[in-house]
Amino acid sequence: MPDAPAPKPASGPRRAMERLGLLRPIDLALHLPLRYEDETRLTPLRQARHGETIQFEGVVVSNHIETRRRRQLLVSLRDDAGDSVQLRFLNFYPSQQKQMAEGARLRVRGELRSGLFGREMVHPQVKPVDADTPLASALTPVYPAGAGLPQVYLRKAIAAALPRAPLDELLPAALLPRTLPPLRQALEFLHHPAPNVSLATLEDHSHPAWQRLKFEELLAQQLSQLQSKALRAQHRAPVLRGTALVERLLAALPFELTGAQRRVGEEIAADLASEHPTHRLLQGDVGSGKTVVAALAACVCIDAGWQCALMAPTELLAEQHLRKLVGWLEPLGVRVAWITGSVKGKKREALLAQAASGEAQLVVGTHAVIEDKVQFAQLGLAIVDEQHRFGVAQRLALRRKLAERGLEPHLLMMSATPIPRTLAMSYYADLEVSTLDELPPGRSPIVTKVFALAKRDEVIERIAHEIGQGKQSYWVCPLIEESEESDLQAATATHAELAELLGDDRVGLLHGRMKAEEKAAVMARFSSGELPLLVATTVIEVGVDVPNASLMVIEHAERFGLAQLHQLRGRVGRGSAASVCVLLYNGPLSESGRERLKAMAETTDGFEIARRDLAIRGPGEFMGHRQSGADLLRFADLEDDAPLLVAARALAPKLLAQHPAAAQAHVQRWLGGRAELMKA
Ligand SMILES: Nc1ncnc2c1ncn2[C@@H]1O[C@H](COP(=O)(O)OP(=O)(O)OP(=O)(O)O)[C@@H](O)[C@H]1O
Repeated sequence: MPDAPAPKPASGPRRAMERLGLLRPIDLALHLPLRYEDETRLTPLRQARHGETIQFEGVVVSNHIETRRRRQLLVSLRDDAGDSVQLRFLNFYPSQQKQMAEGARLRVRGELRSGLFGREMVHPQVKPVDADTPLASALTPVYPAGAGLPQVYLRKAIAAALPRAPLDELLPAALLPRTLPPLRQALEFLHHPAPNVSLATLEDHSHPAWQRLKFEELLAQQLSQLQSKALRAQHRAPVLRGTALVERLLAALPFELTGAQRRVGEEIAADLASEHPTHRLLQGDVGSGKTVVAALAACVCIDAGWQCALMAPTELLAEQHLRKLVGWLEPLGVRVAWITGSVKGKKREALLAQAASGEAQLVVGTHAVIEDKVQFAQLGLAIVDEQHRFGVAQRLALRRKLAERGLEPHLLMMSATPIPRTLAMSYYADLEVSTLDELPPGRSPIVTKVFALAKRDEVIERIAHEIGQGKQSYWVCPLIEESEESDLQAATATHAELAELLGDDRVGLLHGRMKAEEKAAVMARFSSGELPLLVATTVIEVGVDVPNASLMVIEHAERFGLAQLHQLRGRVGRGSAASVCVLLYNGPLSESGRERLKAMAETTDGFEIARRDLAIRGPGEFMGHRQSGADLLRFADLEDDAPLLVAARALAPKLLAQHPAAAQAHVQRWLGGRAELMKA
């Protein structure tokens, strides 16, 4: 018997649909219109932009054939608001000219352009109307589609898929907010809206049908995070309790803790005493004193006889933590080990052995510390700075560290990018969140000034003056990945220029290409006050702490993101001296560039900065690296849909408790394979 013919590979529009991931009926059902074409919508001319295709109605005020350059019919039309446009026809029939006689009322559809003699439309569609001709009403969906996928084809495919898509109601109606329609009805409506619906509510996604869809998605996200938290509650962690070392550290510190530090310290101590692994996010503005809180947590863990690991995303940052922690903890007899990629050979082996035997009580390093090679005798607590870069894979690796003993370490993540409450609620439904909302006393606010690059020489004079007064300054040069080489040259050139002006031995240079020891040596000279000026690339972005530095210049500030500018600026204003941050920009500025610099000039509050950043960029981009949570949201917007998020957050635990099967089916339908990502 001949073989059955192989299925024909998809071609043409079907291929194009597959490329968009539109494979199953449910995929098509969830492929929603970008906008709708409204055959009935009339746009007053004064509201239309050039390049836009519009429909309007007007009365012919003149009509003549021009023959000077080429033969063409020119018809001038005025709309009801008194605005005019010229219609131009290069080929025309005499009957057309008659149809568009002076005084005739026409409905015209075409692209508005800016012509030689003002606004014009070339070869528009024209229909004569009586003032009372009813407009045919229908909203035609316009879908996102790539090349080779005609709208008509896609519309047909979606219409055919809708009845077959599994859209049965999974959620008990009694638990749903009453304003939301059933899911199937909502989707049918979004694909084929009733003609009398307000287009605005459809297009700004505030219509109840849209709300239902966003609610579904937010609920799935909440459920999945709660499930991962519940899973953690089934795991066991070492119970860490200890106060003696904490008390000794507090007695040795040169300052009193702030109220916020004390409160957060207690929250963390309560976590550590739990027999289940806790994941907590410690967020606090730049300079709010997170490191000492981390040190206190480490003390509890070490006092209880367990090891603690502290990890930072870069060596420079890890090194900064190390210096502080060694300064605080070694005098108390704590044994600290330093493990990074640049520690090699015999020394590295010795340190690895100390971690493996338990001799090292605190291990500080980059994220390399949780790589499989570093073994711990008994890791009780992992502290991770800048959690955005601590992804799912790392969390899983951490879990494996103690797996053979059936125990999982506690995890404390620190972030200097505080995020607004609504975002935190959604993003971190699986985490506990502590916030340091108080700065240590005695800080003077930072004054931020924005200048055009033309003022550069004046700024340099100002620096020379500050140096004369015994103050320290940073000069930050941008580093952009695509052209690292040339940016590096810029930093080196700026360094040479300033060194020549101010003295060779007074200006340091710090950039990413330097060896770790070289970087550490320059930092040490700057920290000790020996170097009054440090020219640096963004390697100093996070964690660098030199309280005596009181002036920062950021060159080409327009190239930086808002959160990054705030981080950089946070390197000054850490002592009691009044500090200044100068943002030098090279215009002309883009809209968002101007917004960013304005925000920096107007506020130093990290939460406000985060809010503005969100407004400028939107949450997807804002959260960047984390692979779960908001990145997975297709329909909902965490800021705009905060009320829905609150409702979803309230419903999720009820659903899990009362209807676990429905909850599971819901997560599966919405997240499918992606649910795994969120479990970590
Ligand atoms: N309660 C306090 N009183 C006075 N100074 C404090 C207090 N807590 C911390 N400091 C000091 O404030 C400075 C900033 O602290 P730390 O480096 O921990 O901030 P941070 O929150 O990690 O900031 P960043 O995220 O910007 O690095 C340090 O010099 C630290 O010693």
